[in-house]
Amino acid sequence: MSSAHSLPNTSAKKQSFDTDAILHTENLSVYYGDFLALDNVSMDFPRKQITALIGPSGCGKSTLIRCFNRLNDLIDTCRVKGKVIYRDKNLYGSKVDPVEVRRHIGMVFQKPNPFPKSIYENIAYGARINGIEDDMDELVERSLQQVGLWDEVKDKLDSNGLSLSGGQKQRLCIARAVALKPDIILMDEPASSLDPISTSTIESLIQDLKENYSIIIVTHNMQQATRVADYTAFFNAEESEKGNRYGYLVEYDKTEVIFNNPQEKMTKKYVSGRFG
Ligand SMILES: Nc1ncnc2c1ncn2[C@@H]1O[C@H](COP(=O)(O)OP(=O)(O)OP(=O)(O)O)[C@@H](O)[C@H]1O
Repeated sequence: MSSAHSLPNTSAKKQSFDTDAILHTENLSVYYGDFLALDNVSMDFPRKQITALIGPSGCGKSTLIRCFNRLNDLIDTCRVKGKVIYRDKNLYGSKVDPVEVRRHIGMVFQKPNPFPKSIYENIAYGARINGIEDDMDELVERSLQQVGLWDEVKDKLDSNGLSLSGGQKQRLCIARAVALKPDIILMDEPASSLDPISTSTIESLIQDLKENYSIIIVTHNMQQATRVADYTAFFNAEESEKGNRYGYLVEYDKTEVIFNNPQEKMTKKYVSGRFG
């Protein structure tokens, strides 16, 4: 199926930032069966920066980040066209091992999903099966330190990860991701199921993690994007002549530009809450 949509403005076209990119997409389109979910996205993600993806429900934000660690492979009907370039390689090239990709590009989901194992094993198990041979006690402590959870759990490392509070579970999942020493951490609405205090803890954690990782975060919360993200990409969904409602990139820039001086009327409407 070909798209009836052409990019509405130059700012949505491929844009390079000063910081060198850790990941970029080239004409990336994603289909579920015949349904075009995301149309022709070309963008760079800067290294060791936080990039937020915002936009109305169904515009393809989750679909896009799931391309970055080949998670869409698990959906039978999903088909990806175009390229996702990481370390000079197309992640959709024929010789690429999706398991290896997920080692370098980790993911944290909306609902915290620790393994039903001890806090210790939540870190150590994933590391072991991914071939990490570090001293496990050290790795567990370091990873939990990185997410600010060590002091809270150091005396109960044998307790089940599922016994933690929602915010602690999410930090445990982030610790599990950082234990694999990824380059990039993808976060799909990581705080949307949490209370305001846990949300604020996760937001400061995301900012701390920027020192070591490149972060791409999907959020519905525009204040959250303004608080944490260096760059923001605004996506919208539009109906094609054939009645296919597909997502596309409208505008991508520094967060302060997207929220204070967007170039596109549509972005302005969305960020000021006058959308639809
Ligand atoms: N597994 C799937 N099979 C078929 N269609 C899907 C699947 N996952 C998503 N879609 C469709 O693809 C489009 C984009 O969905 P996606 O979840 O990526 O959007 P989103 O912007 O992340 O939405 P939300 O903000 O509500 O999470 C939607 O029309 C959705 O119905």
